[in-house]
Amino acid sequence: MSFSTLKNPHLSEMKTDYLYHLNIDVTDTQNTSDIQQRFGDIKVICAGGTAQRMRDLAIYLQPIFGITGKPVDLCESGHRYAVFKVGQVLCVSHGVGSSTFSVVLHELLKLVRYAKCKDPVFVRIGTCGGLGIEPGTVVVSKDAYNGYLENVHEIPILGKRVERPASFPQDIIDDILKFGAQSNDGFAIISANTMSTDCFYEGQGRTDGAVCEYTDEDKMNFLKKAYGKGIRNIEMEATMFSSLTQLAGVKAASICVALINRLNGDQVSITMEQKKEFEQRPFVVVERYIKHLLNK
Ligand SMILES: O=P(O)(O)O[C@H]1O[C@H](CO)[C@@H](O)[C@H]1O
Ligand SMILES: O=c1cc[nH]c(=O)[nH]1
Repeated sequence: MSFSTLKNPHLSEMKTDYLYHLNIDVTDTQNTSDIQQRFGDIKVICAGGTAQRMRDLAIYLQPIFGITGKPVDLCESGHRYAVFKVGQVLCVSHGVGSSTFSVVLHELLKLVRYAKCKDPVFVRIGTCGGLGIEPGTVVVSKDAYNGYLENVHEIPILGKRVERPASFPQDIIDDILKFGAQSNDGFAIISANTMSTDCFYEGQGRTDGAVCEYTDEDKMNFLKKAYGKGIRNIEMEATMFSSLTQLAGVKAASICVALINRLNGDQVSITMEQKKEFEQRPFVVVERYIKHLLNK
């Protein structure tokens, strides 16, 4: 695969490239054999908010590859994101929101190109607020809506508002539901639209932030409008994630577990044990999906 697939003509003119936030130096963009050796076998890149969750996921996936031991953070020296390689899977933390995720996503997209990975799939493994669904439900995102309830990713570029399509490929959604879910899992898994916001509080219509200038009624009207657009979960990355991966020509999916039902309240008040159990649910789904990909 060449860099032309990345839709950035400037890259082919760069002799070296420093993936700053990962602290990975590409010393010769024409000869990336060292990067290929380290990362060329990667088939799936899992990304999620916290380093701890991504470490737990790496440990959870180890048996697929017959690996044991403590996962090593390959990018610890970058002091930003945690990156664990387990067999053909990379587990990467991305922080809270599209701005932190987009930084590491740009660098990961370049990394898989330099490494000449074959058809890598990017999967976000996250948490979310649910909309009219039971807490603990796992949502595989379809169309991603921004905080204006528009099915686009809006981003200022060179002083202009740029809008990009924000949907996840249906074939990957179908495969995740077909191979990742089992009827005896003890939790529901659905495919639905997702709203992504840049703010956890006002952006998601909460009334429990430090500032709030609307009424409970305004909030409920907004949430119901979102529900009417087929939105069943709210998080903070899906619009950016779906649009950037689509533009970069790679397949992607978002699998998130709902921590609360936002039609019933704003505070995430589940216990840490419950949260840990919920966070494992997307692990169960993605592990089976990864096995399916590896057996293809
Ligand atoms: O659980 P993670 O992956 O961090 O994702 C969700 O949780 C964060 C907010 O608490 C946001 O990043 C949101 O998208
Ligand atoms: O309500 C929620 C819960 C988790 N993550 C979010 O972005 N919103």
